[in-house]
Amino acid sequence: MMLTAKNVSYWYDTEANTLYKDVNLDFEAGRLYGIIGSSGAGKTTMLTMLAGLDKPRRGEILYEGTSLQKIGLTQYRNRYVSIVFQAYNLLPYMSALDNVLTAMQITHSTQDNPTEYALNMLTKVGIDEALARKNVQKLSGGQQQRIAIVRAMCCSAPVVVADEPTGNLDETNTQEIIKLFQELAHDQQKCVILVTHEKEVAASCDVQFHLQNKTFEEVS
Ligand SMILES: Nc1ncnc2c1ncn2[C@@H]1O[C@H](COP(=O)(O)OP(=O)(O)OP(=O)(O)O)[C@@H](O)[C@H]1O
Repeated sequence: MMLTAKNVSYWYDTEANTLYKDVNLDFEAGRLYGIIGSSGAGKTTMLTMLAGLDKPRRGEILYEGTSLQKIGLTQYRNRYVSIVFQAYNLLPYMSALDNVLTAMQITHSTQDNPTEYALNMLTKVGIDEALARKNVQKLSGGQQQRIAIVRAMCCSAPVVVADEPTGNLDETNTQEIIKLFQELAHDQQKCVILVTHEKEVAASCDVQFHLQNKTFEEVS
């Protein structure tokens, strides 16, 4: 198993307000997972723990059988996980292209022609070369979101987590992004985990975990 939540419990302020208790979830490589459930249930919180940005109050997250605590959260984030979060986004003052190239460099991408590859991936999500060379702060929220997804895709990290990745997107771009996430999971054999409100996105995942009444249930 690539990623496992083992007996995970989490609360923010006091244990009396526990979001969930003793949660067990398994995530394999090569599959696309959707976490769904009502607003405030704790979906983003679970994703945060799977991304190594926070740790469970009780229990642990394991990457290929080793706890993230043992790997080191920073080490785990740098080596094994790509994060697409709205509040954890692009490097400002850089172009879209440089954002993608920097991520490829950091993760030791082995692409022969990184610029061509990055531009090609950006074009797939509607960011042409002229846009790709602009400072990202001059682009719209939806454009930035698509660039963040491409950046995660161009990295060599085996785990990709994304929080509401299609939140800012119109129908056409949503379809395109779903296709790219499916390619990432099925062709590149990554373990891709999304939190989504959108039924269409959830339905495109291989596995859906529904967070309801403080428990995660697999729906098929
Ligand atoms: N830093 C924090 N401190 C205290 N409480 C928090 C904090 N972050 C989130 N919460 C609370 O924890 C609960 C779960 O939040 P979380 O963001 O994980 O839910 P969610 O299911 O992702 O919701 P949404 O779909 O609305 O994004 C919410 O009630 C939220 O108000």
